Amino acid sequence: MDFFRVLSHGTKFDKERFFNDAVKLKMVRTADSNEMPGFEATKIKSEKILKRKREQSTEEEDLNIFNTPSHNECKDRKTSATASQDFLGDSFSSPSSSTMTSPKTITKYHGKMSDGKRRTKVPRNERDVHRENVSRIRNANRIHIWGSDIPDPCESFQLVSNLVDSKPWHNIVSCGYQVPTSIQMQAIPVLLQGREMLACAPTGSGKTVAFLLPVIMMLGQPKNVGFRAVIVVPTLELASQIFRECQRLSEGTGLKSFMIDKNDVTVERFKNTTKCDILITTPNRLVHLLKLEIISVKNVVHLIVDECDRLFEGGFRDQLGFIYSACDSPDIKRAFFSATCAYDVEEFCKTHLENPIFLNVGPKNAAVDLVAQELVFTGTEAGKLASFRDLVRKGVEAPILVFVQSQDRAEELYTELTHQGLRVERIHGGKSKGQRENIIESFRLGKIWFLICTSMMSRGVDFPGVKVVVNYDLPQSPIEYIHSIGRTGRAGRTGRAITFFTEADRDNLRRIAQVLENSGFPVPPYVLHLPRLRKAKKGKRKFEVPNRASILKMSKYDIAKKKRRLQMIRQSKGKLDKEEINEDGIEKEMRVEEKQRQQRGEEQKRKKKKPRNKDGNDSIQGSFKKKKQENLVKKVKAREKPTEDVTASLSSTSSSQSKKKQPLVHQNTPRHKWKNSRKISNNEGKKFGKKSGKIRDKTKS
Ligand SMILES: Nc1ncnc2c1ncn2[C@@H]1O[C@H](COP(=O)(O)OP(=O)(O)OP(=O)(O)O)[C@@H](O)[C@H]1O
Repeated sequence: MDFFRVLSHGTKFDKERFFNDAVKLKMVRTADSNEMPGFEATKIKSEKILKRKREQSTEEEDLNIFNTPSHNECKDRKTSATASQDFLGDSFSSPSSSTMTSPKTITKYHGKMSDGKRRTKVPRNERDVHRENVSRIRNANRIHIWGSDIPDPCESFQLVSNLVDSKPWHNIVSCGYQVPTSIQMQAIPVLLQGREMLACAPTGSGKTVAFLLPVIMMLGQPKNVGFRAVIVVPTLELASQIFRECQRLSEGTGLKSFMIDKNDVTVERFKNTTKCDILITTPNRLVHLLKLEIISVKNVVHLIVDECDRLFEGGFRDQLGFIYSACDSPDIKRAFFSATCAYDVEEFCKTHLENPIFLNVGPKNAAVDLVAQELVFTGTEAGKLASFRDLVRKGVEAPILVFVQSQDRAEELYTELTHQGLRVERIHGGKSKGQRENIIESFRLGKIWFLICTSMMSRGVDFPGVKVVVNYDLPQSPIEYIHSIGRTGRAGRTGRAITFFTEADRDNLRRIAQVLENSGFPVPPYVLHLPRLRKAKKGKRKFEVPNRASILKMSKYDIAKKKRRLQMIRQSKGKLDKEEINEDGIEKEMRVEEKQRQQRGEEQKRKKKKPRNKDGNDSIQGSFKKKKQENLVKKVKAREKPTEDVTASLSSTSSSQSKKKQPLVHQNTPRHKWKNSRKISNNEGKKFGKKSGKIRDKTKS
C-alpha cells in the first residue's frame, strides 16, 4: 500500500469511478470500518462527491489567478494535488493548525444530492472544519495558492513556528510589525517548510519580510562556511534597502549579511566573506565575481530572486541563469518574488522548481488599491509642464516622485523646475553611487520635495512618506506603470498617482488605461476604444520609446549661458572646498553653501562691530581719507618746495617772487630786478611744467 502511494504520488485516482478498488485499498471509509460505524458506503460516497463539489467551487476561484495559457494544466495539477492530499491522508499538520478555531462537530444541511435522494444532515469532522477555517483566512486575505501539501497560513506572528521569543521575534517587535501582511501570512510558513515557490503580491505589501524572516530563521546560527543565502535584485538601491532590512531583522542572531556595492573586485575585499551568511547583490556584480572565482556560492541553500519578472528580461536573464546554475548545492531551495508576474517566470518555475507552490495575493498584475489613479491629457509637452505647475500651485502633498522616460529628460525637467525655486533633485543611472545615495538620503529626510527619476527607481524602492507619484511621461508598459505608482500607497497607507499623456502615447495608452479601469478609476471612454496594439508591435514597444519634444522652454543660447554660469559656480566652489565638491553630494554642496553664507555673515558682523568716526565714517574710510589728505598735502608740498627754494634763493638776491605775487611790490621794484625775476619764472615754467607757464601767462595777462 505504501509503495502504491509513493508510486502514485501526485497522480489523480478517480475514487468515484473505481470505488470498489478504493474500498479494497482502504482508500475510502466504508460501513464496516471501525472509524465511522453505522454509515453505509454509499452514503459516504455521496458525501465525498458533495464535499468535492464544495471544495471545487472555492478552489476554482483560487485557480483563476493563473488564467495564463497554463491554466488548464494548473487546473489538472490542482485536482491532482487535492487528490494526493486525500490519498496521503491529512495534509494539515502544520503547527499553526492546532491554533485554528477549536474544532467542533457541526452539522450542515447539504441540500439535494446528485442522485436525487433527499438530503441528510451530515456531521462534519475535525478536518472539514479545519479546511473551512483555512479557506476563510485565505479568502479574507485574498490569498490564492496552488500546489500540493500546502501549509496553513498564520494569522499572527505568534503562530509562526519557533518564532516566539527568538531573536528575530524581538526584531519583528522592535520594527513595529504587529500582524503579518497577506503575503507574509502564507509565504513564511511555505518557506519554513523548505518548499520552493513563486509568489506575487501587490507593491508595498511586505514581500521583503516575507522572504527575509524565514531565511534568517532557517539559517539559525553562523557557521563560517561562506554564504548560505543569496538574494538577487535588479538595482543597487533595492539591494541596499534589503541589506538594511536584513541587518535589522538578523540583529542579535550573529548572522552577517554582505552587499556587493562597489566595482572593487580585489581579493582583499572578499577575504572575510567566509564569515558572512547572507549575500545581497545585483546579478551583474555577482556573475563578475563568480567568473573571477573570488567568491563561492557552493554552500548556498537559499536563493531568493526579488523582482523576478524584471530579472527574466534582457541581459539580466543570462546573468540569472549563471547564478542559478552556480548555486548547485543539493539542499538548495529557491523562491521567486515580485509584484507582477510574467508568463516566462511561471513556466520556468513549473519546469525547474521542485514541487513548487504558486502564491498570489489579490488579482494578478493589478495596481495596489490604496492608490487613487488619474489620467491627465496634456496635449503637448509644453502642456505637461503647465499641468505640473498647476498641480504645484493648487497644492500637492510633498514629497513627490516624478517619473520621466530618460536621463536627458530628467535633466531637462530638473532645469525647468529649478527656475521655480522648488526643492528638486534628479536621480538616474548617470549619477555615481555616492551621488545616488546622498540624493535618496536627502529625499528621505525631506530636504528634497520633488525627486525626478527614471524607471530605475520604479521597482522595490520604499519611501513610506511618498504621497504622490507623477508619471510625467507615460510608462512603457502596464507592468512599469504598476511598479511606478506602487512607490506610494505602501504598507496600508493611501496615495495618489497622476499620469500625463499626450498624442505621442497613443500606442501604450489603452493598456495602461485598462489597469486604471480594473482598479475602478474613471478613464475617458475614447481611450478604451483606441485600437489594440498588434502583438509584433507590442514586443517591439518594450524597447522603443516615443519621440518626445524637449521639456526645456529656454532658448539654446540661454541654456548654454546657464551651463557656463553653473560651471563657473562649480569651479569657484571647487577652489573653496575641492574635496567636498568632488563628492558632489547634495548635502556636501549644501554644506559648502552654508559655509560661504557663514563666512559672509561673519564679515558683515565684523564690519558692523568696527568703531565709527565722529563724522560717521567707518574707521577704515576715515583712515583712508586721512591718508589721501596727507598724500595730497605731500604732493602739494612737493610741488611747492622747489618754487619756495627758488624764491628763497631769489629772496636772498632779490624779492622778485614776492613782487610777482604782490604786483604792488612789482611796481616799486627796479626794472632790471623785475626782469631777472621774470627770467627765473620762465625757467621755473620749463622746469615744473605747463602749470607754472599758465600762471605766468595769467600774470602776463
Ligand atoms: N507586517 C508588517 N506590518 C507593517 N508594516 C510592514 C510589515 N511588513 C513590512 N512592512 C512595511 O511595508 C513597507 C513595504 O515593504 P516592502 O518594501 O517589503 O514591500 P514590497 O512588497 O517588497 O514592495 P515592492 O513590490 O514595491 O518591492 C516597508 O516600509 C515595511 O517596513
